[in-house]
Amino acid sequence: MSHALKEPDCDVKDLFDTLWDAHFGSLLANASISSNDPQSVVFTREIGHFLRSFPYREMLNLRDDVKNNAKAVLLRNQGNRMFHPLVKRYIEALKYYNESITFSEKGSEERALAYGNRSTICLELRRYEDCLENIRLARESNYPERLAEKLNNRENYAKQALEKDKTKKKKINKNPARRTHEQAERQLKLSYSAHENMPQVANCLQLQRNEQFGRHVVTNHRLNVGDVVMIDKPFVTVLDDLLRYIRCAYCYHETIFTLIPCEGCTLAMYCSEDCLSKAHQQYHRYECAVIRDMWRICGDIPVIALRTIALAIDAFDHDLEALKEHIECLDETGVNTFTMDWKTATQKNIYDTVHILTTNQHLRRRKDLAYRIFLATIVHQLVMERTELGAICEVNAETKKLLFDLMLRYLQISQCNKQWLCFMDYKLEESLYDYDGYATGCFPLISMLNHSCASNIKRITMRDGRCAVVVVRPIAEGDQLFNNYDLHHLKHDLEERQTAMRNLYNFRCQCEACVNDYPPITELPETGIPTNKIISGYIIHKELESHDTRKAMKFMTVLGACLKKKAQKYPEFEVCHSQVQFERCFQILYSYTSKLPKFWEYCNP
Ligand SMILES: C[S@@+](CC[C@H](N)C(=O)[O-])C[C@H]1O[C@@H](n2cnc3c(N)ncnc32)[C@H](O)[C@@H]1O
Repeated sequence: MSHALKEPDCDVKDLFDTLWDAHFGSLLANASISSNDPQSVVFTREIGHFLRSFPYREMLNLRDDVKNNAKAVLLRNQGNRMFHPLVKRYIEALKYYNESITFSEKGSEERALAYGNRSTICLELRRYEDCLENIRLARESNYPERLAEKLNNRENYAKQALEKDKTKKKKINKNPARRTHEQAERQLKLSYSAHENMPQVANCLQLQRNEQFGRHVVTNHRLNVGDVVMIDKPFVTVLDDLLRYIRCAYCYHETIFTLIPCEGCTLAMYCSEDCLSKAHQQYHRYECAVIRDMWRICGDIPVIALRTIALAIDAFDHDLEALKEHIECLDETGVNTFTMDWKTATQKNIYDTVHILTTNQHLRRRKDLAYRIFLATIVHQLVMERTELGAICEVNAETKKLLFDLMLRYLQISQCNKQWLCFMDYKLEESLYDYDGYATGCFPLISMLNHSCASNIKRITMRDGRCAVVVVRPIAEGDQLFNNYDLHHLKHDLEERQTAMRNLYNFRCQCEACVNDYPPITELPETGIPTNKIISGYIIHKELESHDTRKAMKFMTVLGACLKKKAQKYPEFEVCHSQVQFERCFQILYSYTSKLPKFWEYCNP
């Protein structure tokens, strides 16, 4: 996404690396570590001490996020350029208008004009109800009297068009319930009976633990390609920053035409007052003043970490003392995601299952741990300075320490456990729909799955944001289910995968693809045997590009059968290729597909 006013890059990792070479490396090497003063405590003390007199705020360009009408005007003008009849890039224009709305002050003419311009685009794209909503918002924000006639004319036009539209729709759509019904039919369900205590997990799955894998999930009977064995709901998620002016920051619906802004920051937009108020109540009140800086300096990891803290505070009715007591008394070894009764679980119980996810702190190298502490110190300080948590902690040093400890812990948990939530987005460069992330987050149950570069399951994000675990390679009785941490041998080479697993997840990958050095898909030799006697894999690939759900349904069966029959031949080209297409069928059928490309009928992409 292009932004009119791009901010300078100021990466906290770059700053840390410079400081490590110049300062921390030798300082922390010489620091004395003891059983009373373990490494993390000593590093926290030394880094905290150093940062007290170091101008990191200036170096990272940290600053309050404030509304700015002048910037709102510049952004609106950028939108107008996209709206020009010779350009007609209306979706781009909408993004600029939305950004303009977030920067404008409440009740300002700048905001009213951006809403007014958004109503014009809605008219062009035949979104008459949205047009009227924008007109209402523009008036509510003191739309200037001198332009009122324009708005009135637009309103009359939209009302008449809406009436005509309704009559037309009544004639054409005799059975409006049919489409909704078809979609409802297309819901993923578990392929086996569920555990008594876990309605979202097939009862053949068990949680085990060993030296090599830590906690991991195995099956007590053979699983077939296409089986759905887990449907998990995330505890915490954050909207991808690139979609902040396209989707609601709370429910994530693609509501580009009618987003309304948070009045505290220039980043969060919502589809309704209801979502705005729920987000604010549950977590945004603790992140609003810092979220823009966090995204700028470090991406999603600190945002997920702070939101986890906020949701924990919310689970304890915003009583920090109660949260502190709970954590102090919590027997972490007693929390087991697989034995907990999910039917009666409260938010507090679910929070516990996230709190005990792996941090890998003991496996981190000195520099890595020092970096996490450096980041936690900066984010914690910002939260203390800018949010209501600062005032609470001022009178209670122990709560302040608790928040630092949680920040450090969740920064590490987010790193090792975060997963993408995905949708089908249209890629102009490739002229086809492809799977892309709209949010990241942590799942209590899916986090129990380990990685393989030749994984045997695929996570499919459902339209409601839950994730289904679908078997894509047969799994024998007693074998482990392996997820893929976005580094598959079909796309990434051995060196790249090994480095990423070591640096991001702190383990040496010894999966079959790494041990046997499986090649990427582009280098796999074709054997010439078609996936199916009648339809070759290549034709299926081409057909699925149409994104037609009926075709996806048909090919899913064909490909599933092929994958079952030829599993032993993995990683031959036909099998790998069929697996990719099989996964694509699920994505087409069960994940959300962006609605924005359908407007290209009226404008340029
Ligand atoms: C999402 S967690 C998976 C569950 C984890 N084993 C646990 O005990 O909580 C990710 C972490 O599990 C470990 N892990 C994942 N895949 C692994 C593998 N193939 N071999 C060894 N450890 C692995 C790494 O420590 C990684 O950071």
